[in-house]
Amino acid sequence: MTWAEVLSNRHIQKRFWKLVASMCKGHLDNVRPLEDTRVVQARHTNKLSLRPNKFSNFHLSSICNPRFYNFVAVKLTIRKTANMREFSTKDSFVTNVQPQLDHSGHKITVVGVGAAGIGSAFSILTRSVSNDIALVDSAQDKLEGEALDLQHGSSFLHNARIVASTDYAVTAGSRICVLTAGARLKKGETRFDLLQRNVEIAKNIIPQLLKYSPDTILLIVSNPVDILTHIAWKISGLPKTRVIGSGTNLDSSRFRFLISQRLGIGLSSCHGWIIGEHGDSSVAVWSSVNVAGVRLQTLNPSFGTDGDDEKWSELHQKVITGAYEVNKRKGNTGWATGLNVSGICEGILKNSRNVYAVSVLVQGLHDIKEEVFLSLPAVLGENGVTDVIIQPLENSEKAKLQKSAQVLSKVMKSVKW
Ligand SMILES: NC(=O)C1=CN([C@@H]2O[C@H](COP(=O)(O)OP(=O)(O)OC[C@H]3O[C@@H](n4cnc5c(N)ncnc54)[C@H](O)[C@@H]3O)[C@@H](O)[C@H]2O)C=CC1
Ligand SMILES: CC(=O)C(=O)O
Repeated sequence: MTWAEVLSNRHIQKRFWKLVASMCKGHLDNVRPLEDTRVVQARHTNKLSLRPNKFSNFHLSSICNPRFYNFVAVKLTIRKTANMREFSTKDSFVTNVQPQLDHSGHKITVVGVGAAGIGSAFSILTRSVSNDIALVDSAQDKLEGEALDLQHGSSFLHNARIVASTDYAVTAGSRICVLTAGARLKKGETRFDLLQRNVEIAKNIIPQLLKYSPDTILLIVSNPVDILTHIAWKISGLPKTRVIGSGTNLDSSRFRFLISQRLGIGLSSCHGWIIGEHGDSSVAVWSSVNVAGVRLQTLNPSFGTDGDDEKWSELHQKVITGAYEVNKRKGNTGWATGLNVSGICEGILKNSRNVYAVSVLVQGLHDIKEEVFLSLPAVLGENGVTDVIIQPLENSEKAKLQKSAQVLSKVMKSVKW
């Protein structure tokens, strides 16, 4: 078929120029066939492609597939105009039909790519909590290394989008911002020893996060987590329901693990809660420890007390020292922390309304008078904390919880912020 025959056929003409016009829209002011246009190829496709030629003009190859004719390919030259962008391989097969959105709607920022932060990012990605992650750290090389390492593995994930920068602009549009930046526990230190250093860091980071994600939910992990959550709430001006500390959710996991080990029953069937401070004054709610609704305390009235021959109370002691023991051996608790963070994020992003032991403002609950953040079981949804569960605590448990609140209130009063 000659070029003249091709162009004289109205069916082909209509289809061809429609394709040319849609492809060249906004880029070309003149599209015309050259005299020497000829059949170049026959393929089973009707895709259009633009390719630069050596004369910096652009050749348009089109394969028309009219119903009543053989496959015909034509080639023509298009004059380049001033506003024409450079054509790339991408342009030869991708046709943009509207601007892309930058935000996925489930973006999570993790600030701090130390053990806790990168453990969180890894867990969020591998558990498919979100595939849209922004990482920030002040240590540029470490940040770039961690980001590249994750990006290189992302073909094993589900279309992960991992961005990283020391510039907080990269965090824009985050549904959740996780704060794990700061000093970590060294041998012999308690979480309170990190206080003033981490307060300074949080003061610097939180306004930058809010600048780019004003409606975000802040999930504080850096220690001492209850105090930093309180400070984050004050600095951010966010509603109390949108500032959450990871709290004793990890302690509760440690507790359940230990109960499960001791009973030889699967962890997800062993229920137990640690509430109060994420630290030395935490409270084990022995009265509600149960398996299949069987409260262990009804079988052993001294369960969890100092007078218990079976010494179940040692489990709580192991929870308190758990982080110190792991830190002593490997310097961080990154995996457990990461799994904990991803679980909490999942509850929020998926609007699960599951219950987590997280640090929330508890003034007025369980007769706590002080304005403090500490952990109670709380229902999480996509707008943050929706409900707090008031467990029917025994008097001794309630007294310990109130003591924990006093400890935190005293520390809070000592903070310079
Ligand atoms: N609440 C919890 O359950 C847990 C809390 N943590 C706490 O999380 C924090 C981090 O712990 P790790 O990751 O083990 O420590 P790490 O030392 O491995 O990482 C800390 C990261 O923060 C970065 N950083 C420091 N200042 C920064 C700033 N101004 N801006 C941005 N990035 C900054 C550092 O460059 C480093 O990459 C500690 O405070 C630790 O105690 C850790 C595990 C569990
Ligand atoms: C470090 C810390 O707070 C934890 O692993 O519990």
